[in-house]
Amino acid sequence: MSLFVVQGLVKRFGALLATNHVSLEVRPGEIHALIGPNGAGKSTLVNLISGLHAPDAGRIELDGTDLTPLPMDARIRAGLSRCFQITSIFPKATVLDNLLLAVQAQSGSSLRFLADRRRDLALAEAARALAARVGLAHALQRIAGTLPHGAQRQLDVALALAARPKLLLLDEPMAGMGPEDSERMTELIHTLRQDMAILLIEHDMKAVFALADRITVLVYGQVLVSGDVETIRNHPQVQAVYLGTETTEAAV
Ligand SMILES: Nc1ncnc2c1ncn2[C@@H]1O[C@H](COP(=O)(O)OP(=O)(O)OP(=O)(O)O)[C@@H](O)[C@H]1O
Repeated sequence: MSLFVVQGLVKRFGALLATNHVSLEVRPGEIHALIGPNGAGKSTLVNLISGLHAPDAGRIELDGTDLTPLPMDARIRAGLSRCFQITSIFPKATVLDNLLLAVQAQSGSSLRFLADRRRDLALAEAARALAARVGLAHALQRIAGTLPHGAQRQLDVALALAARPKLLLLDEPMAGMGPEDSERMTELIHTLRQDMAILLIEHDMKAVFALADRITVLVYGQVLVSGDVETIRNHPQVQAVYLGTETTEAAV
C-alpha cells in the first residue's frame, strides 16, 4: 500500500504545461527519488505537493488524507514536511533557538516568549535531540548564519523533522555541497528512512543511486519512467537524457 499518492497532477503556466498528468506513489519507509534534466518540472511538482502552487487538475493524498485543497500549514500538520534549501533558517539566531522555535511551533504554543520557552525543559530536550539527530549537537550555541553551508543544510533538515513528518520532501539537499558534505548528508538521509518516507529531488546522481529505493524520471513535465535503481540505470532513454547519447527531444 502507498503512503503518498500523486494522481494526474496538472499545472499550466500560460501555454506551458509544466506538470503534465504526473502520477507517482511513495511507499511507507521508502526513499523515492525524483530526477530529471533542468526545466523538467521538478520544482513545479514539489511546489504543487507542498502547497505553494495550486494544481489545475489532479489529486495529492497522504496516508488517506486528501491534501489537494489544503494550505501549506495544514499539509504540514497532516504529516508533510519540506526542506526549503536553508531559507527556513533564522540566520542571526543560534542553532538551539532555531530548533526551539521549530519545536515550539509544532507544539502549538505561542512563539512570543523565547525566555520562557528556554525554561521549558521538554522543548529544550526535543531541540537538542533534533540537533543530535542531524549531527549538530556540538553546534547548539553557534549563530546559524555563520555555520558552513553543509551544516546549514543539516539544520534545515532538523527544522523539517520538528514537525515529525510521515513524508519528508527533500529539495536538492546536496545543492552547493562538496563531496565530504554530500557524503555526510547522504548518511543522514539514510538514517531518516527508519522513521519516515522520503521524496528526494536531487541532481547528485551518486547520492540518488546510493539512497533511492525507487526513482521517477521527469522529462518535459511528464513521467518518462518510474522504477527501481537498476531499471532506471539501464533505461536507454534515461541514459540518453543524462549522458547525452542522443538529444533530449529524441529521447522523449
Ligand atoms: N512561475 C512560473 N511561471 C512560468 N513558467 C514557469 C514558472 N515556474 C516554472 N516555470 C517553467 O516550467 C518549466 C519547469 O520548471 P521547473 O523549475 O519546475 O523545472 P526543474 O526541473 O525544477 O528545473 P531545474 O532542475 O533547473 O530547477 C520550465 O520551463 C520553467 O521555465
